[in-house]
Amino acid sequence: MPARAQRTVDEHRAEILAAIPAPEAVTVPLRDAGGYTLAAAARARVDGPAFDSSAMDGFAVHAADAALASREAPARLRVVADLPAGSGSDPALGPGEAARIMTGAAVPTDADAVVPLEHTIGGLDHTGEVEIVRRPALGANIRRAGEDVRAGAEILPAGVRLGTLQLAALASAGVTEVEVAARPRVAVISTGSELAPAGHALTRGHIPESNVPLLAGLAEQAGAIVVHTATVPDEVPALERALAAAGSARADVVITSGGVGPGAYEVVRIALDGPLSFVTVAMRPGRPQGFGRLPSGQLAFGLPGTPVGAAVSFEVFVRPALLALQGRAELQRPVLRLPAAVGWDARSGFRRYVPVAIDPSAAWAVRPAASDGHSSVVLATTDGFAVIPPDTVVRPGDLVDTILLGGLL
Ligand SMILES: Nc1nc2c(c(=O)[nH]1)N[C@H]1C(S)=C(S)[C@@H](COP(=O)(O)OP(=O)(O)OC[C@H]3O[C@@H](n4cnc5c(N)ncnc54)[C@H](O)[C@@H]3O)O[C@H]1N2
Ligand code: MOO
Repeated sequence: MPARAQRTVDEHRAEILAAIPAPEAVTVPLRDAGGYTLAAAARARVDGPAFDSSAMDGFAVHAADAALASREAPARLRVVADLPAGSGSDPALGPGEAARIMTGAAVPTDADAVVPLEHTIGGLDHTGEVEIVRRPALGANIRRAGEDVRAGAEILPAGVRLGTLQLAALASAGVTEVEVAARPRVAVISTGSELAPAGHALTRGHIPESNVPLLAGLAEQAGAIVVHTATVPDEVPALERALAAAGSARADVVITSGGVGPGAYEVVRIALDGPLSFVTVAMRPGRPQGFGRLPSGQLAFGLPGTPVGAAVSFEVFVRPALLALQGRAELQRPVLRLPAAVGWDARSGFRRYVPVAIDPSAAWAVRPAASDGHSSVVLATTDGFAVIPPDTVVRPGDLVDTILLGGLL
């Protein structure tokens, strides 16, 4: 077997990112835009507030009419209009006149202050009069048109993911549709003659398949649409049929798991050597990696089959690529320096990515999620991956770089 190229994590990721094409922009209604990444800056369509609006339930007045008002000597004003929120009317207010007004209603053009209910007596009944017991400052309790944001102002730059808070902010700025990057279409193919997909009986030599739900779910969390999944045995024709089906499903990206090791039945490496380069990355898990472009044009990742290795490989290589395909400004998750709750020996000659549980009630201390880092069930309690430099023994209390996964937040 030819010697394989050795490279660092950063070198491999840089090669992947260099192959990522510019995102394709599409326009979608704001109500459907959750999870998409903005392809262009989103700007306010309207002033916020759109009109001078009342910040209090109370009375819109001429401030001068109540300039001497006090509890001992209230100013007495005639209530000539009633302005619930949503009212379109703009009543004229002569000297000595006030309008009852609710929070969020447009302040009459003639008024220059709103007196809150707490500083008034009466006015809610039908006497037609209200007493002001504290003098309002000029402009009091009026939120001026455009005070928060002006029409045309940038609310969010290109490259930002639209979460719920961002969608609400855009809605409040009158935005009804946004230009976003198309979601990458992803196919996930797991390989291994030992794999029994959910619902299939387990016979000797077979194990439950878990990388399809793992990688498909992670791809969706990274903003992709999963258009095809398959589990195939270690046979080249079966893999080729699955790749053809991924092509028919118009996948942009194909992610395979397994079949990249040095063994005898390494179906992905056998079938795709050439279009993909198979390399060894100085990391554990996730050492063997395949990446390239299939003859049909799709970007393809050949990830190792061990479920923890597949999860780490996705995090380190595939997720940044999927985000780059969406033009995302930030391709990395937050890396926190967190204290180790326990010591552990991470010596291996490679950078280690250790699945860790994080304890938010103990200074966010990290501990390996399981004693055996390769068992897939460690993923059940994994909150992050500690990134441990080569040949490191971690002692209790040491600060370790930890990639924070989404689950705790
Ligand atoms: N002689 C050597 N053997 C191995 C080496 C090596 O350098 N020399 N490297 C090891 C490393 S590191 C890795 S990683 C694996 C890479 O192997 P593959 O990517 O070909 O993975 P498989 O052999 O197909 O599977 C490995 C392991 O994971 C289980 N698996 C695979 N796919 C799934 C799935 N979809 N769901 C659940 N579990 C899965 C599989 O049953 C194996 O136990 O090679 C090492 N060997
Ligand atoms: O690279 Mo393998 O994923 O170390 O276990």
